[in-house]
Amino acid sequence: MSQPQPDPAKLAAARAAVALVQDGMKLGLGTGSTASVMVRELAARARAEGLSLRCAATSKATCELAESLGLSIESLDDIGWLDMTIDGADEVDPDLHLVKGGGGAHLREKIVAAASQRMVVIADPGKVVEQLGAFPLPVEVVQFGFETTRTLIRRALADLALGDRDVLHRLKGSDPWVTDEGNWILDLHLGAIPDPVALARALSAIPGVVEHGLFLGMCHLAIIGKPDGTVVRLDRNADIDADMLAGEGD
Ligand SMILES: O=C[C@H](O)[C@H](O)[C@H](O)COP(=O)(O)O
Repeated sequence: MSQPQPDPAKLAAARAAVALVQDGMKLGLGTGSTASVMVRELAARARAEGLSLRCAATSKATCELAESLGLSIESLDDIGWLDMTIDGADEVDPDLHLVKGGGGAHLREKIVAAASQRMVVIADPGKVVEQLGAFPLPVEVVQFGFETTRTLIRRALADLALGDRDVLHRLKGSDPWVTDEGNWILDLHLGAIPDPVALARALSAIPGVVEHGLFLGMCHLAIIGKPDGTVVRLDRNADIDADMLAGEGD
């Protein structure tokens, strides 16, 4: 069955990232709609050029897609240190801090990114923000003591003057949404995250929290695809063009 045409902005970003791949590389493959476009581009290039690649996937979905396209997926531990991970994001700020996990894959994504020499993020202009937090922050939590963990998260938010925000249990239909690691997700509707470092520290200190979707200091390069097929490369602390900001560049 033929695939629908990918979004041109996502395709442009994906192609620019895949152009960074060299024969023999060990790669981390991200998750989500943008990462899926990248996996298709990568598979096509690997096939056309006979590239020898070793890949680790950040989700079962990415693993299945990559294998269906002929890419060979190995466990992260079998490959070891990766040269580069290419992944999407839900938000990218001027420091290249990220919110990730809209698809619930941020735990494996963070482990894979941490095992990579470089993390390259690919996104469309709608993901570029001045301040993180408009996108609900995903927090993966263990099922045991779920309500206790939610209460502790609410207390931590109140301590950071982020009280009275919705902390919603992510559902699939009427059932809890279950991650690849068998955990549940809380989505924190914060509106704005004035101090991502303080929030990350507070969330990580809560016992039932497995991992939150703040990726701080992990992304080395963001490639923002534009609808006209061009890309903008953002390094840390680069001035972000006003047109790039969420809602204005779509
Ligand atoms: O859990 C999902 C991942 O963090 C995705 O990379 C992120 O949600 C962006 O996904 P998309 O490219 O579909 O917007």
